[in-house]
Amino acid sequence: MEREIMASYETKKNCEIRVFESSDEMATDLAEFISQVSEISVKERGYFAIALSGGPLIRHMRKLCEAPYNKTLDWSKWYVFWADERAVAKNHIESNYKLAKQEFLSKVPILNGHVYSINDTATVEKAAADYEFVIRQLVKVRTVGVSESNDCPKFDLILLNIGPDGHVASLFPNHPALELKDDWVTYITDSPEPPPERITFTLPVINSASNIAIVASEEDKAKAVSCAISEGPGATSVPAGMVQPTDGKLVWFLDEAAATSLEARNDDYKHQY
Ligand SMILES: O=C1O[C@H](COP(=O)(O)O)[C@@H](O)[C@H](O)[C@H]1O
Repeated sequence: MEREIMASYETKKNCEIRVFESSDEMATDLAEFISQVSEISVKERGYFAIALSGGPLIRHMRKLCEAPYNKTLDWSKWYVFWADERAVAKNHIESNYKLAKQEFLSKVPILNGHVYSINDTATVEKAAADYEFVIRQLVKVRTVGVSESNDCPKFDLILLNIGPDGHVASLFPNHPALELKDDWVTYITDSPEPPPERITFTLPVINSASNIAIVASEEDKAKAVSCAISEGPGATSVPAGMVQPTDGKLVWFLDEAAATSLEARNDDYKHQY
């Protein structure tokens, strides 16, 4: 598959940044990346455990629904999870599941029984606890891998967006959920973006993944991207900057607009948090 990466460089350990001239080229490379991780995981473990987010990410995954991937990927080995979900009904316009179902899951032959959506009928507290329980069972049978360093689940791939405020999944700047060390899945009731109630993977789970991709297009993400990638003190208050795989790889997929502030100093920006 031909790839048109404008620039690709490594910053922190195990972190690669790929910048593309357009979001279309970014989507092409993202599909190839996901396909490669899927093939390697199936070959090495027999399964591919992938966690999705909502937002623009699903649109950026669109090329997986096209040739050659729709025919060549071993979809029967895919196990799909969510890095975060909004506490709304599955048919609600704000549901991350609904978006993924409409734009991705309904277009590829992933088995219904391999799609682990978050309970939309329980309270957020119970839904988070139930989701963690389900993941614990799947870790026991190794459908989801396990991290050797901390016993966390080791997803083969976690796909994240970055919000304009630097949030990833439903981990928002300065929120106490960022501090959680022992929980795998937690809930919040005070999201700064609607809806207020959400369920989310915690940082230890995200950072234990074998592969993490953070995908961003458009200029409204540029400052958050720059802040998260910079190694300056500002990065510590940006949730996306706290995504640092313990024993895996992080790849940023950026279009040119989202990468515009990368070279700029971001000392001023950190004061916005
Ligand atoms: O609320 C959410 O939003 C983010 C994406 O933020 P956006 O500002 O790029 O729309 C998404 O990653 C997350 O899964 C979703 O719940």
